[in-house]
This record gives sequence, structure tokens and C-alpha cells, in this order.
Amino acid sequence: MRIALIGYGKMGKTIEKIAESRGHEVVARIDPFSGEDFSAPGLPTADVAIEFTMPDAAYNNYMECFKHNVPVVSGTTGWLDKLPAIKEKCKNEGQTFFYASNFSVGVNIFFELNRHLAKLMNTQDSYNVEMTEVHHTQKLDAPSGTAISLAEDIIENIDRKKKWELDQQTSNDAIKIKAEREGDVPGIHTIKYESEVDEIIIHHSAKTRQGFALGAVLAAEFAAKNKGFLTMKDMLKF
Ligand SMILES: NC(=O)C1=CN([C@@H]2O[C@H](COP(=O)(O)OP(=O)(O)OC[C@H]3O[C@@H](n4cnc5c(N)ncnc54)[C@H](O)[C@@H]3O)[C@@H](O)[C@H]2O)C=CC1
Ligand SMILES: O=C(O)C1=N[C@H](C(=O)O)C[C@H](O)C1
Repeated sequence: MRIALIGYGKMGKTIEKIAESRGHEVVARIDPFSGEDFSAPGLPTADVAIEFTMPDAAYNNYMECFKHNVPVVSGTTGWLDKLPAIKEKCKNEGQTFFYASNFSVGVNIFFELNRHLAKLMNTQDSYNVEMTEVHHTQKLDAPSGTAISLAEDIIENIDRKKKWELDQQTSNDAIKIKAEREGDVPGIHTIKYESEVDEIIIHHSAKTRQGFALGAVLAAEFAAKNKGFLTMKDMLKF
């Protein structure tokens, strides 16, 4: 498979190694720091583009790929206000777009555990729930995209929770998400339910960025063979 990388930072470089080890060819590395822009000759010839850049750049990058009808796999967080427009382009213009706030298979198993625990907690009013996410100090967005996905799944399954708040809980219907920035931490997410008598904690800790990168390459292989708006649920068949 011919892959265009959009964003050649920590994730782009890790993805390149894994993609090549799986027999794929990287035909473009589009990044202000790599010297290639959207005029790169490899982009229109790519089977798929993998985009990991930054919140403000992501949507425009997708549009540049769609000009060439190149399917896009993106893990960039912090731009989801524009998600409806992307879904529309998949539906009406035949584009392909695979998005995950977290491509790690382990985190997607954790998402399932979170949903199941939230369903059990729906009738257990004595428990409050809060979350902590820890990431490296270069991270631009807070809370993490993964923490937002986890909170949205709790809100969908626990009637007494209606919203999340960053670093505070101002009302009983809110979930506090504490965001900590520390060293080069790849990503830690902890969910704690607490009552007067006990605590239940579930926790996922990424040891390296390899899990995110492998998931993104698997998603690229899936996006090259499937059309429309795609998610990890489609790929992992949970
Ligand atoms: N969904 C997931 O599984 C994961 C998502 N992420 C997200 O991916 C994004 C990138 O993460 P990292 O690689 O760690 O960041 P990074 O800062 O190491 O790399 C980002 C790269 O994007 C480049 N860039 C900025 N604007 C650009 C543009 N318009 N076109 C092309 N390249 C551009 C930068 O020069 C930089 O090299 C973040 O939003 C992060 O939250 C990170 C890890 C996993
Ligand atoms: O910026 C990161 O590094 C990460 N971002 C994603 C997020 O915001 O959830 C995924 C992972 O936690 C690493």
C-alpha cells in the first residue's frame, strides 16, 4: 500500500516505521519541517493518507486529501466541531474518512469496559465518577480526545451525568476531568467511581506510542478496502 503521511512529528515518524515493517511504502511526508507540502507528487498516487498534526490544521489537511479522493485516517484531536461536515462529505461526495480519538487496541478494549461499568453504575446513585488523564508537556489540547470519548460514553450510560468539566466539578451532573502534563508521558487515563464506603478504579496506561501507531496503520489497511465514515468499532467488530 502507498501511504502519504500528513504530519511528520512523534506519531508520523512512529507510524512510518510500523508501516514499512508491514511492507507498505511511504510516498509523501507532508510537514512544514520535512520540506514537503500538499504539492508533493506522492499524495495523489497514495492509497491512503494518515494524518496526525494539530487541532487547527487538521480540517484543511483533510480537504487537501479529498481533492485527490485519497482516503484519510486521522488521529488528530481537538477539532471535532467540524466532524458533521466530514460525515457529510463521506455521505454525499463518496469520501472515506477513518477517525479515532485513540487508535490503540488496548484503549478500545478499555472503552468497552468503561461503557459496561457505566451501565452498572446507572442505578448506583451513591457513586460519583471522575477522571484523570496524564500526557506529555507538548500536548496542545486538554482534556485529551480519549478522555472526552470516555466522558461521552459515561454521559450516554449514566442518567445523572449530563456533561464534563475540565479540572473542576461545579454541579452533581458534571464529570470532572483532571488533565495533568508531565515529561514525555504517552498517555494515561484513569476513571474513579467513589462512594462513602469504597472506590472502583479502571486505568489504562500506554507504555509507548507504538500501540497508537500500529492501530493507525491497521486502520489505514482497513480504510483502503472500505468506504465512507469509519471507526474502530467497524474495524475491531466489538
Ligand atoms: N488518536 C490517537 O491514537 C492519537 C492521537 N494523537 C494526536 O495526534 C496529533 C499529533 O500528535 P504528535 O505526533 O504527538 O504531535 P507532534 O507535535 O509530535 O507532531 C505534529 C506534527 O504536525 C506538523 N504539522 C503542523 N501543522 C501541519 C500542517 N498544516 N500540515 C502538515 N503537518 C503539520 C508539525 O510540524 C509536527 O511535526 C495530536 O493532535 C495528538 O493529540 C497522538 C497520539 C495518538
Ligand atoms: O497527544 C497525544 O500524545 C495523545 N493524544 C490522544 C488524545 O488526545 O487522547 C491519544 C493519546 O492519548 C495520545
